[in-house]
Amino acid sequence: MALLDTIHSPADLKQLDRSDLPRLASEIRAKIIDVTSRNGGHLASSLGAVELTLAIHYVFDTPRDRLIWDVGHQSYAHKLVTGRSQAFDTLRKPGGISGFPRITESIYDAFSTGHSSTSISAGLGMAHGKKLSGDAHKIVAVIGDGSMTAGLAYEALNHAGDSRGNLLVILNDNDMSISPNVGALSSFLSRTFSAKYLQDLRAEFGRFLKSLPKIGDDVYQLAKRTEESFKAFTTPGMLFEAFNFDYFGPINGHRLDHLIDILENIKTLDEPVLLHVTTRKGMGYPPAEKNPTLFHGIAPFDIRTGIKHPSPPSAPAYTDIFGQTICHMAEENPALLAITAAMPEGTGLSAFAKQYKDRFFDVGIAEQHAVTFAAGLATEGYRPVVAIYSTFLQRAYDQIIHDVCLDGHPVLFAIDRAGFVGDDGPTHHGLFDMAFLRPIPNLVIMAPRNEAQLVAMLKTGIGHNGPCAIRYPRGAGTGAAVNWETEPLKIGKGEVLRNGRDLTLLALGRPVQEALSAADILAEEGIDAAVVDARFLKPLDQDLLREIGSSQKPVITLEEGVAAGGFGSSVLEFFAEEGLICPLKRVGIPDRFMAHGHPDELRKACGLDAHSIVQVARNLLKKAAA
Ligand SMILES: Cc1ncc(C[n+]2csc(CCOP(=O)(O)OP(=O)(O)O)c2C)c(N)n1
Ligand SMILES: CC(=O)[C@@H](O)[C@H](O)COP(=O)(O)O
Ligand SMILES: [Mg+2]
Repeated sequence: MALLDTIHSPADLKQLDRSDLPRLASEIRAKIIDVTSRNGGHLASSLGAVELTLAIHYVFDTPRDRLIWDVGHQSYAHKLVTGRSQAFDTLRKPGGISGFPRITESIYDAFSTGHSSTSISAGLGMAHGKKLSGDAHKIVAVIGDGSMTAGLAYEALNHAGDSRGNLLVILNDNDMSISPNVGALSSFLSRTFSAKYLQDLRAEFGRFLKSLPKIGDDVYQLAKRTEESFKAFTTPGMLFEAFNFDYFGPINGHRLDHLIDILENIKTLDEPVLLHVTTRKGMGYPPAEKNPTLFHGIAPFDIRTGIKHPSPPSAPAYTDIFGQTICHMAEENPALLAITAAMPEGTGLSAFAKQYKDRFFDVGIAEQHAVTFAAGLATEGYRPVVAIYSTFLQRAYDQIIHDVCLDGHPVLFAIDRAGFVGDDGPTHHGLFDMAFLRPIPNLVIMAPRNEAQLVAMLKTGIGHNGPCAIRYPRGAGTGAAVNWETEPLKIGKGEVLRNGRDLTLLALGRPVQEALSAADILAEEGIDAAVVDARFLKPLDQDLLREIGSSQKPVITLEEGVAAGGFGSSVLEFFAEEGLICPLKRVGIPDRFMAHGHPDELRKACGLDAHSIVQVARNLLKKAAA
């Protein structure tokens, strides 16, 4: 019988002899590889954290001791040993278990995650909460080296060191973010513990002390006795000790016996402790070890070869068209720069990074900094393009308002993954950007209906002397022919794609395609629907809206974003202010968080597919006629 089948909770894990744990670790790896090969998922990070997971659950009293996984994409082993091994086959499947820790999924998921660098803040909050209620249980926050590049992590360290929270932070250092980790911290972490020069330096220093006449040997002995402080001075401990943390490590995060020993030793320390653990991303599956970036978040693949299953032929992704377009534009415009917050591949900037090394900036997981950094570049006459997923841009709201838009700096926000993203679920769907960007003065906001229009919008954005945002979805475009010579759009002008006497489907971005299909279906029923591509969320095409509103025909607005405060709301506001009265129905995302699932299914659930739109149209017409 497989050992994993006997583990229904960490209590079962604790029954095992330590010598059985490596076998359990390899069974867990096999299970993770098997399921992600079928369902897709965050494989490399989860494989790297298997021993760490077992050691933590072996030593600590979870769920009374709280365990928080930063980002949470490495939590698959944790799910397997906390009662979810039967359900694990449903990982990221509609209705199945989430790819991230969810408080609602298990009592062992102490905090829901998905966005990075929240674990120390949340852990410190729990530590203080427990202290206030006289509960001596421990808080363990596991955070990766990539996630340690975000300012939020340091705000929490700063507070923890000062307020002496009873918190153990485990730094899971694999020298990788999704791509190789960047920044001074990353080189500091890897340089200090691996460099031979430090050892040489110490030996040389020892020889120097010994050579001092008379006192040398004594001083050398003293220096040896204070080896620990010497180490602390020359290892990453220096950084964390400055934050008032007790620092231990670095230790090999795949050596279960060492991990368990050290966790046993430090678990009783009633103060902020940082344990530095080094691991290998993709550990135990050679293709993932070799290419951890590819296997960070992977689509279904063949386990034997490690090659992704061929996906059905499709049009190029919006992301690819974005990447190619800014390379084209950069040729002609030396002021164009590109910025990513730790997602060069995901945002399609890899080619730009290679071609324009000096004009490309990966700032690490630091969305707030990315935006203000762009504002700084813009003041020097540059045209920064900040490519950030919709969901992660939420982090940088104040920077967009205060640092970019207030003074109208010409920063172009390329907002990828706008709309449903699918399997990552509610932490990652990009559904809020329209509602949160729309109230910001000076900002032009566009959404293309296809990839050809994305090119035109990028040209429009770069040509505009002010801040601009373009939101576009995850995945394949429509196959529309892309023309690099296309002209920029006239700002604030929509486009009538189809005239119709009975009602107007007024859409923005991807839903325009569904509106066109819906109009075809309605035409078969003798209903003549106009289809209008608004193109701009801001400024709205007021002339066109006046025309639509004064016709008094029913209007259906369509957007892949929250309905509250989004595109449809902006049309309603305009009609109300102009005194235009017509039956209007907004179709967008309702006022609840949307689970993970296939984007087409999620769209259907929100009424954003052609057939649902047809139904809304029929109802609206019926109501208008009554
Ligand atoms: C705020 C935010 N920005 C970007 C991401 C995308 N992202 C997810 S995991 C990851 C890399 C994290 O690296 P690390 O913490 O070192 O974990 P590892 O994958 O190496 O285990 C990134 C950039 C995110 N989840 N949250
Ligand atoms: C965990 C995380 O935040 C990223 O790995 C994210 O899942 C990437 O999403 P894409 O697959 O859309 O690039
Ligand atoms: Mg890492």
